[in-house]
Amino acid sequence: MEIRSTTEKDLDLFVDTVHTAFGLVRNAPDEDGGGVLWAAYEMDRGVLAVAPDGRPIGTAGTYSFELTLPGQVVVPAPGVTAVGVLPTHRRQGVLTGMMRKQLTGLRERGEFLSVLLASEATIYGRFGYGPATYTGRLTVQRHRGSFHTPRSPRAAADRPSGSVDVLRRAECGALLEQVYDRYRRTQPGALSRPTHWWARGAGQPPVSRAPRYVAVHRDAAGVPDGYASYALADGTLTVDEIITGDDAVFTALAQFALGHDLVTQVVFKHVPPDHPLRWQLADFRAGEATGTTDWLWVRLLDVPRALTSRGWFADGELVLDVEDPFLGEHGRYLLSVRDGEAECVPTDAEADLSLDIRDLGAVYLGGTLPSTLVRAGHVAAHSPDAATRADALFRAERAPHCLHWF
Ligand SMILES: CC(=O)SCCNC(=O)CCNC(=O)[C@H](O)C(C)(C)COP(=O)(O)OP(=O)(O)OC[C@H]1O[C@@H](n2cnc3c(N)ncnc32)[C@H](O)[C@@H]1OP(=O)(O)O
Repeated sequence: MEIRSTTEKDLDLFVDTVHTAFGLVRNAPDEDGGGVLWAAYEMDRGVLAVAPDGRPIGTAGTYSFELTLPGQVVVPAPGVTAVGVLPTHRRQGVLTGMMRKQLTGLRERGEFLSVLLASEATIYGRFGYGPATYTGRLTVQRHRGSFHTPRSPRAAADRPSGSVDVLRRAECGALLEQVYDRYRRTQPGALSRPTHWWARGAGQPPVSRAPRYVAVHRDAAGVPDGYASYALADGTLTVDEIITGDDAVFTALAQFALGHDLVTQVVFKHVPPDHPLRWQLADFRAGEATGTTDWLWVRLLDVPRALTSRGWFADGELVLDVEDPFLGEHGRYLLSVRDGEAECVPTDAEADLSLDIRDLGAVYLGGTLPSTLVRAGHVAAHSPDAATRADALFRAERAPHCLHWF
């Protein structure tokens, strides 16, 4: 088997192989909607596995995204996608070979992390990825969905004095992209959505051109500062996403969704598990959280660079002993944080925590507590307070969340 990089010339072969691996029938490029997603593939960043007889048997791609780290630090983040091996060639190490080629290639390009969405949670841990953001569905019974008056006078005063307009998805032009771009720079765990994705409609609503209504929130000066994309069918109003960096604007858009007549329930498809919305309802049980699941997985490729790149919210020191079995590496690092900035240097000092690179990926964005992984038996804490100190150190300004689908 040969594993090689792809070029533009491989697009057809690559797309055919991905479709066969996923058991999908490929749309013709000129069919309505067909070809939109694969037109966004970056063929200079793909990997193709080829059998000795010359037939392609496996694929893996990479998009060029940006990821927002804790502290609103925006960094390049290769987004791994289109991973597939033909059903006839599985469990023979094809994916393992492609992952090795891809991860070493990313390192050579100077990347210090990569991200993906996993089709199955059992696949990527062995390659050093850990689940770093979580998402879930919140279903609110509309007739029980009234909001409590905020008990904090400050929150009451912060209520936005803006307005909501309803547009059709097709009328939104660049508005959604602009609002999304402002939001994702403030939200740890968020990914960029490249302009050509919006232009092509590559992705899930509202990036796609699927018919949708969009409630656009504007501030008192008329500047759009949030939107909710939604569809209504059979008495259920389904909100694809609410995008805003402002909690009060989120509340206004959620209230707008819950204010619809002829609707029995509102499904918020994609909210972080700790979202305040449930706490805002007068009846906590009017909202039912279901489908909580991992979303963005993170793989660190350069531990010191990764740790010194993110923002930090507590001072402290930790010695981390990190095993990377897939790349056959081991390092022990002293992480010292002062005033939001970290230093991370090799050390021989005794470790506070011993952990696998996948577990460091899981805690990196602040969405998984180190102590959870200690209690799960995956991370070893070598002193009584090591896990508590690690929890305090790795915390982000808010739970990381990623809404992008790729
Ligand atoms: C980011 C994305 O694109 S996610 C999409 C992933 N793709 C899919 O789900 C499409 C359908 N599935 C496939 O194409 C293939 O089954 C793949 C890509 C998941 C795995 O490819 P393979 O070539 O079979 O993997 P490979 O042989 O290298 O397996 C390596 C190890 O992972 C294990 N493994 C591979 N896939 C799975 C799985 N789905 N569930 C559990 N374990 C798995 C293997 O058992 C093997 O374990 P071992 O080292 O202990 O023997």
